Amino acid sequence: MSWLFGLNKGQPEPPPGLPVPPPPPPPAGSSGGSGGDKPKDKWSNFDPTGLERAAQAAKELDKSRHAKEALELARMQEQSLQMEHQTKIKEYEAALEQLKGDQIRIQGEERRKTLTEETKQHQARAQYQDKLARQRYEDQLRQQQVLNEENLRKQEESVQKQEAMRKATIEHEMELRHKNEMLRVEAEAKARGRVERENADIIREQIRLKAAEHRQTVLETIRTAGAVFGEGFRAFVSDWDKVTATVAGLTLLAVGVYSARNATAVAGRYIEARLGKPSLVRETSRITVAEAVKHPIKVAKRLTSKPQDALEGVVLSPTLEERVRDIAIATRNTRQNRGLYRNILMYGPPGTGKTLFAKKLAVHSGMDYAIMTGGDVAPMGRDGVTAMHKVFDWANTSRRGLLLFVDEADAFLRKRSTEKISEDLRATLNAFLYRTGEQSNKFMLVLASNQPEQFDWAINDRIDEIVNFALPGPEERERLVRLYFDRYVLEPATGGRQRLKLAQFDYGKKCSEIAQRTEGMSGREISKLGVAWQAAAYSSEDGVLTEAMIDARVEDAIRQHLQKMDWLHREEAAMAAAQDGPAESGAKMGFTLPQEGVPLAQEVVAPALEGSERDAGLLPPLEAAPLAAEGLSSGGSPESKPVDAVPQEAAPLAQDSPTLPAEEGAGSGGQTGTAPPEVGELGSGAGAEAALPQEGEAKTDTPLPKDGGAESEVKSKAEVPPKDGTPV
Ligand SMILES: Nc1ncnc2c1ncn2[C@@H]1O[C@H](COP(=O)(O)OP(=O)(O)OP(=O)(O)O)[C@@H](O)[C@H]1O
Repeated sequence: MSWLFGLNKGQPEPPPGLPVPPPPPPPAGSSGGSGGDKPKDKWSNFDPTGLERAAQAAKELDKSRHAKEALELARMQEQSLQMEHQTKIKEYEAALEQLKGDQIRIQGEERRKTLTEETKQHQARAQYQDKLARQRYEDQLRQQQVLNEENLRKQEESVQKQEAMRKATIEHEMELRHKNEMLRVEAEAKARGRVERENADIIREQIRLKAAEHRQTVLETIRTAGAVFGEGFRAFVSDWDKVTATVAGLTLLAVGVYSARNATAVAGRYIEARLGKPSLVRETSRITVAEAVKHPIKVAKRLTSKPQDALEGVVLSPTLEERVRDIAIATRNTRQNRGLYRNILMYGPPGTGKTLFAKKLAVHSGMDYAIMTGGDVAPMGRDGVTAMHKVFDWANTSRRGLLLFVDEADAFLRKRSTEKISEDLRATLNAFLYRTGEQSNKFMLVLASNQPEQFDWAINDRIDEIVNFALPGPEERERLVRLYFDRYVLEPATGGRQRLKLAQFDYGKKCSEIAQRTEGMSGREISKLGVAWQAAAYSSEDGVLTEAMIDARVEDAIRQHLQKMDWLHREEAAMAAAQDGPAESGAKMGFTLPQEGVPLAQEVVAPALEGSERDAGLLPPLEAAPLAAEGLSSGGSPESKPVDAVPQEAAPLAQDSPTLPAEEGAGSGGQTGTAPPEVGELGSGAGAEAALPQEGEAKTDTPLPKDGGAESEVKSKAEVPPKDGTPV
């Protein structure tokens, strides 16, 4: 009904059927201002026009036929208004409640802050009190300490006083005692002197009696012994049988002692020769008594072991492999047929497998082996001769045949004509030559050297085969790398018992790559590389060998190898400077560095020399090319083309002198195809370029290929020691 009184201006319009009352005119009092000057009572603002309009509207409503609906509508509007008011009231109440809650929370916050503040203050107070208590306690302690020190000082003073008193007392006591002692000794001495003076006569008489009695006893003893011995001797001399028996007995005793001593010495020497290892022999597979006692199982195993492949674990170039296999087979057959062994010279750079092959050769052929090193001979001085004889005596007692391997043979088998060699060494060398003059069916001589050109000519003469162990080529290097990778890395890694593990990468490819990079390295260097990989794995934290670790070791090895090569080149240069001949200095090393192009003077040397050329692929195997029959074996090889240029006259010359194989080759010299050299003049056969010096030392200026090694052979064979008187 409010719209009737003009209160709800914003309310919806009244229903359309109802007449809209005109707006009431403003009250008279209110026109022209609020009339605010006058005092207003409670009803001063009341607008009666509203009532009038209401009455008017009520009347009209009564008359209207929609009066009922209008009333209903008005009632409903009133209800919705009331509900809105209710809602607002509720909202106000909710806001009130929230305000109360906020207030409570703020109060709680305030209380907590207050509490925290109080706690802090309490703590500060407690700390301060604690600090005060500590200070108090420290003060007390300090006072206590001062008191204690004072007490201690007093105690020490009192102890010192007591000590001083005791000391004084003891000193006084000692003094008194000393005085008493002195008095007593004085009294005793006086008394003893008086007694002795009184008894002097009696004592003198006693001494005299004792001496007389002793003299009497001694005289009696001598007399009795003389009588007894005299009687015995007289009886012995007068009895001829007894004299004869005594003399015979003594003689027999002397003979027995003498012969026993000599027999013992002879037996000792015999046992030593058969069983004991000579001092010059460093290592042997022969079983000594001591070893049999010490390691019976090992010895039994060795006795029952079967011969192995001669080249097992030895990596060589195919040509060399074929050659050494031939040697191994020949040696084995020689042993089985009790034939005469052939002597072998193996030369080449260090670590190329000479010793390794020699051992394998002995094991393969079923022979015993003994390794001695040339360096041990010189220090023996004049005992060298005896030691050398001992070695050969011992070698001759071997039932299985002995392969006597002399490592670094050039150390003592050098030219006797040089002045550097001592008298003792020369005598030892002579003993060696004496014992090796004949071919033996008891022992086989295998010499190894890095500088074979230093050998005495007579040694060269005793050699039947010369084998050059060159540095491994790319393929051999790859085989070596694979062999040692397998042995030192793969086997321990797959064996599972060791700590070593291997990271994942392409092993084959890595081995090939390493083989490429390790150019110029020897077999020993490559085997050491394998050991280095293993060590790297063991020293790593997890025991895993990675590709990077392998590469690092390879880098290291290459660097070290280059360093060694650098030293070697410097040494060569120094030698060349000293000898004023660069080519010669190269030849001295026996494994001289590459020099291009010029063909080998194979024709200079004998069949014994062919070994190296064959190793280098220059000549066919020895057996395939009997020199004397074919004149010049070197002619068969493709690389030995220059031999074609050898004059045909050389062949008959070679055939003419079958007993001098070395000279045959020499005779076949004349590489340039000029005049044929005369038979027997080795010097002239040493190649056209290698004009011999007056002393008979062939000097070749011809640069030779590195791997051939023939350069050194040319030199060694061409070196005819003029003073030796060796027939050439
Ligand atoms: N051709 C190879 N095949 C396999 N292993 C090799 C070969 N050459 C060298 N080695 C390895 O190097 C090691 C040393 O080799 P070896 O003692 O035979 O050399 P060497 O030629 O006698 O050297 P040196 O002249 O210094 O005495 C061998 O034990 C082996 O592990």
